[in-house]
Amino acid sequence: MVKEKITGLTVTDIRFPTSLGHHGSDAMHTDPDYSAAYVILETDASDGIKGYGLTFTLGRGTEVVVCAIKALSRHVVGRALEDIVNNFRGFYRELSSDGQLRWIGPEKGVVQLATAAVLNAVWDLWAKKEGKPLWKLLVDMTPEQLVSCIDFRYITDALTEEEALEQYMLKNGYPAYTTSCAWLGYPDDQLKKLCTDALKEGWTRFKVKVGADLQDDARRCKLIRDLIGPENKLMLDANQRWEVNEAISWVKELAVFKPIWIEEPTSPDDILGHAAISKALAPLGIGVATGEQCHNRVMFKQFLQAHALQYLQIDSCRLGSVNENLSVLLMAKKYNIPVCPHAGGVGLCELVQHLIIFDYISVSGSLENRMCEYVDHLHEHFKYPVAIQNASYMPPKDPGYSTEMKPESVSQYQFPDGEIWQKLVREGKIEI
Ligand SMILES: C[C@H](O)[C@@H](O)[C@@H](O)[C@H](O)C(=O)O
Ligand SMILES: [Mg+2]
Repeated sequence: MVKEKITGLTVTDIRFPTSLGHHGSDAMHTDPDYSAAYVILETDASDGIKGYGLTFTLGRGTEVVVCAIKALSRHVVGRALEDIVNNFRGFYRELSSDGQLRWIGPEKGVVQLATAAVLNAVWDLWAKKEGKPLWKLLVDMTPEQLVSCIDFRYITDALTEEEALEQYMLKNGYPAYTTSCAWLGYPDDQLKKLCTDALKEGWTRFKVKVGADLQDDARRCKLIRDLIGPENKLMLDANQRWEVNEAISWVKELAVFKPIWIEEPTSPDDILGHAAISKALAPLGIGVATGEQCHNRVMFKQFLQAHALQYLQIDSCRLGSVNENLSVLLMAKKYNIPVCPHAGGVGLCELVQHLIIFDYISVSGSLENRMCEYVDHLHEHFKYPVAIQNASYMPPKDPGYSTEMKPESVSQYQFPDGEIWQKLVREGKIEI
């Protein structure tokens, strides 16, 4: 039988003008335009099946990721899906170790984001081919198959292939928290309204952006704590704004509002700094959460080894796709650290729900201290948007990795030629 091949890769720069409404704003990223480098893998299959993948960006720079994806396409185009997935570890290694491109990573930065987008499309294609949502494809794999997707290079001192095989059990659903109410650029009135609405919808866990101004943070935290009451959970996110000691003293000032975690208190690369912050805040019952900017499994390994985080935030589009995320989920299990994924952005909720549902069913088997981020933006552009009920992610049922965008959204928001951007330029609202 002739094997079906991947015959082409197209990549599009898609941007949403979210900065106009301050959506997504935090203490470091004050004007994000939520964007994606969006990959489509064409095949010669008779049913015309395609794979869709993306990585998340903040506007400018998406064109650089697009370039990196084009540079990686030589590893994918012309290959049979069957050959790729039968040796997924080898294929992962091939992408991450391209003898020339590796120099501008390795396994980090733009090249890693590009790897995520390409591999996310491959996983979508595979799940569609099997007629299953991605989480089910993962759950149905034997432990040996799963582990064969992981590149253990550089993490065998923390987790070996043999250990990974012991970590499977079965269960099931997924609690979410919301970040949508309290972006840094939102005025108090907007914050109050969004928070009141969210409480009515059943949300019980809320994240607030902090880090630009202590007085302002205290006011916003008080406002939210008063609204949500003492029982609901509050998380803080500083998006890398502080020095290590500054983080400790700043968070101590906010401790009266009883947050359970401080997210990204300092440089995302400062493992020992995070360890120091963790140690100083532990007596206050505040943990450190990080991961959205953690660029590969080796970094996560060291965060775990150094007791530098208490909540681990995987990201579906920053690590090397499902393959690398699997290794991180298994390490988190071994170190007994709850995984609370980063989501939001463009499509991050759609993708990461598959990984966390799989984590619950097959790896952690626990919901204790666990929840997945939810942000209420841009879902309408996806063909299979997330379904939230009672502040929980309902497991997706459609085949694939929920990565596919609506063709009309792709054409309207394409940067810079899409209708939306051209209109903003005509109206003098932005300059390109
Ligand atoms: C620029 C972005 O909106 C970030 O602020 C966002 O990803 C955030 O850190 C989060 O945790 O959701
Ligand atoms: Mg964050």
